[in-house]
Amino acid sequence: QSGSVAANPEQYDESYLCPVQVGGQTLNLDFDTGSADLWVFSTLTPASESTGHAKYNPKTSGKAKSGYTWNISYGDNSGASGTVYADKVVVGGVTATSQAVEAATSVSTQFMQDTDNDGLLGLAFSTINTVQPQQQTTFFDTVKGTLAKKLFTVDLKAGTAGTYDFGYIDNSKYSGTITYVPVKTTNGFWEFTAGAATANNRSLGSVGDAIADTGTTLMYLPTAVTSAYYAQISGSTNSADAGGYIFPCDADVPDFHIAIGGKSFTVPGEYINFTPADNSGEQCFGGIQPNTGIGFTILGDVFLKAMFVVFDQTTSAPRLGFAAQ
Ligand SMILES: O=C(Nc1ccc(Cl)cn1)C(=O)N1CCCC1
Repeated sequence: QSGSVAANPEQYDESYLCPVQVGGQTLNLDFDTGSADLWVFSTLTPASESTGHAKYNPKTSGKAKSGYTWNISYGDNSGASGTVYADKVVVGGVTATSQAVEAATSVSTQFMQDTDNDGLLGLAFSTINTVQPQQQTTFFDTVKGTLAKKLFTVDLKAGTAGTYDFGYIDNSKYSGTITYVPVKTTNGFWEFTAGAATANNRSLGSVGDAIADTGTTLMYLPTAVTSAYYAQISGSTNSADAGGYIFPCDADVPDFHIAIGGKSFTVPGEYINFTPADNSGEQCFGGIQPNTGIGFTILGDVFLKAMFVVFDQTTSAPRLGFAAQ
């Protein structure tokens, strides 16, 4: 089988939500290549934490996995926890007849407040799934044996709907050729080595170990690369108050170029002029921030929305394919 689902941007492209049928109920989920749990708001989630969200009701067709629990936390210190059911999950026509559906019994305030978000669908490697006592597979791992090709592609866009495709590559969605790089799976991420970064034809240094993460909004780069980038924007400053680099919204924000697999890819400066940093709209928050405390580079949505990316498990050695949109 194969299929395609829309990825609808939230305000400021903060995250992208995709309609998914869970036990016959449609929920809008945040597809996240940086985690491996499929969890949903549910009838088990306290009403005080779930008003405004679509909820999964396991009563209709869910089979409880007795004694199974899950508990996840993300890089932004949001998180959720709960219990586990097996149920039918359909994404863009691709059907998992018995998928582990993690029903939330508790969610953090960030999830409580984003009423457009009804849960997450993890697309990292199942080795980092949090279900105990028995780890569960991601939707992709559950269905990959039934897909025409064991791969999915990500085509996020700035300010408009993109797509996640499963089982095939749509050659109309990218320009030029796809450059493939090997993936290191030991941390459970789609992890690879990126190369030189430049802006305004000046070297910013090497990016190095990086993950392709649709669940993270921004790009978190090595501190040396980040400071070299902002040195090119007059009036930029790393503001503890704002929580990162900000600059005048009318500044000239240079394009960011990154080498992957020996090819150069461009993130337009306008994607890096991310959001107003305050109510006056005078200062804007940067789409590139330092990866302090993370230990690797995260290439999140600001990067991905300039790219067409193939998450490929067609062979025993997973790989990532990158092309310009
Ligand atoms: O928080 C995340 N990433 C993240 C955020 C900040 C920093 Cl420094 C690093 N990573 C993330 O992937 N998610 C997924 C769903 C909700 C948030």
